[in-house]
Amino acid sequence: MLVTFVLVVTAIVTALYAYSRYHHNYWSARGVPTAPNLLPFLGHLHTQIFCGKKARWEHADEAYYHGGSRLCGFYEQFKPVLMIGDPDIVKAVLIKDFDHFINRRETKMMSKRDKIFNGILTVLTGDEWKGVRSLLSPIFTSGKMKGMFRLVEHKAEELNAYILREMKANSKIKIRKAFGLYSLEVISSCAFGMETNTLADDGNSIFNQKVQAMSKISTGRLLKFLFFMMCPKLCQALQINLTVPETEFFKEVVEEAMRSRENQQHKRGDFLDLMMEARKDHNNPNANTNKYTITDQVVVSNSILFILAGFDTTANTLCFVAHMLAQNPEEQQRLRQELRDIIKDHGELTYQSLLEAKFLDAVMNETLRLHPTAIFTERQCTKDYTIPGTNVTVRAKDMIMIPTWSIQRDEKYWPQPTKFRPDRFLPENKDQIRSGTFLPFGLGPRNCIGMRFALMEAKLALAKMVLNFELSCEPGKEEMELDTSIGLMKTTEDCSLIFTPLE
Ligand code: HEM
Repeated sequence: MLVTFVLVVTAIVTALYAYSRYHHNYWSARGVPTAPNLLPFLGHLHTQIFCGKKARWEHADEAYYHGGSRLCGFYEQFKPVLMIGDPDIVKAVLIKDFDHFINRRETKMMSKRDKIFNGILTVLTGDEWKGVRSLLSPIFTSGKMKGMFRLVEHKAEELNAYILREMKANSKIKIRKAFGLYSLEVISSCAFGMETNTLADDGNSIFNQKVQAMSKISTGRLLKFLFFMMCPKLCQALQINLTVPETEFFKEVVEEAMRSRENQQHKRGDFLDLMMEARKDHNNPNANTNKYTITDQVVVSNSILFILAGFDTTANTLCFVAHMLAQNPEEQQRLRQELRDIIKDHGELTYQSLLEAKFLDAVMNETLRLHPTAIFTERQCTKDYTIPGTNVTVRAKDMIMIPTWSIQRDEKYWPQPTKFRPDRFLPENKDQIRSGTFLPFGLGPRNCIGMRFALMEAKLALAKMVLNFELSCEPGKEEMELDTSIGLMKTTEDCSLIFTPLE
């Protein structure tokens, strides 16, 4: 009896192992090296989700160099994922042959509770994505950003006032908290038209609490997401949803704001106004050439998306840039001087002068090179595609992963890659940057739609801060500590800098 049992178990384990080996042969059969740390059944999921002692970007970096920084194969359980590190191939996938790679990972859910989640731009696919993106793009033009400049500037001034208040107790400021509150206040004002007073009430607003809860990646949510990645069909059959209860709160906020603005003459010029205007245009049959229209549902979904996509990313980028300047006092002084000169010439900071501040732009870019909050960019292949210059064909549904962090720190493209050297982004040096190697906002038609807004928001806060304070590191804490858990690249919660007011 026991012998039979052992034999049956052994046969089952052997068969399962052979099944796993067969599927994990996909890349080697195509001559592509397989990334290290492959596990039977799981593939490389553990290196992306439960990363252990190493950060996700360190696991990715290992694979990047393992593949000779060109191609390297991963498996999410049995799903093939191809890492592409070569800048020419990156450009082919993201720009030239975009029609093969229009989608990101499939995350559309079947549950009715995920209706809002399913309508956000990041999740949409194919023609529906194209239609909604083309409706939303005009909201982010340079002209529209200029219209929002004073709204954002006002919040940057409130950030300075917050820092001054905090300094009364301690000159050591917790920057993640400060920039998180700022970025939330900006996005709630610009997306929902809501004055949350988050900075004034030290983050106690209900709005802040709901956003924190909505963007928190708890173990429960992580497991749900993992389950979704491993068994999407089963999740759909079981109607498992990814929507968090806080979504309902934001839905009501947007719907209420829309109702109250319906007949208002005065316009704030924020995202909600702009989306409502676009909705009106698309209700006019004479103006409508796009078969996708901006419905109330699109407005609600994408207002919530702007919070999700724009809150942590901008706050984290501000933490990184403030830290870089605190570590590099000469660069900080150069930036201060450039800003003082602008104010001498123009009398104040304007949208145009902020755009033209070359060193400010270089400082932001160099920070985004060293610390891209999104360490990968992903695409899903929609029709079979042969990678240019190789015999490797990826099939429809295979995933492509572009290792932004590794490419932006590769010595081949960036001399002294770990050094903070803003000069490399000055106009006179820009032609030395190889195209396809700088991707903090992605690249091509599906890049970050909020890039202009994010840069305006971050540059304004930084400019006001550097004009008013000297930023320095706490002695012994010159190195920035990074949070290596799942999600975006960020500093640890208690990351602080010393602020000294300038005369
Ligand atoms: C420093 C701040 C930010 C960074 C570093 C950042 C980065 C990114 C990256 C890397 C992507 C993926 C691009 C790709 O796949 O090629 C993305 C997409 C996106 N971002 Fe941002 N982002 C930032 C701020 C914002 C803000 C403020 C908003 C909105 C107001 C926003 C809205 C979006 C949206 C909607 C997408 C999806 C675009 C689509 O699928 O068509 N982002 N972002």
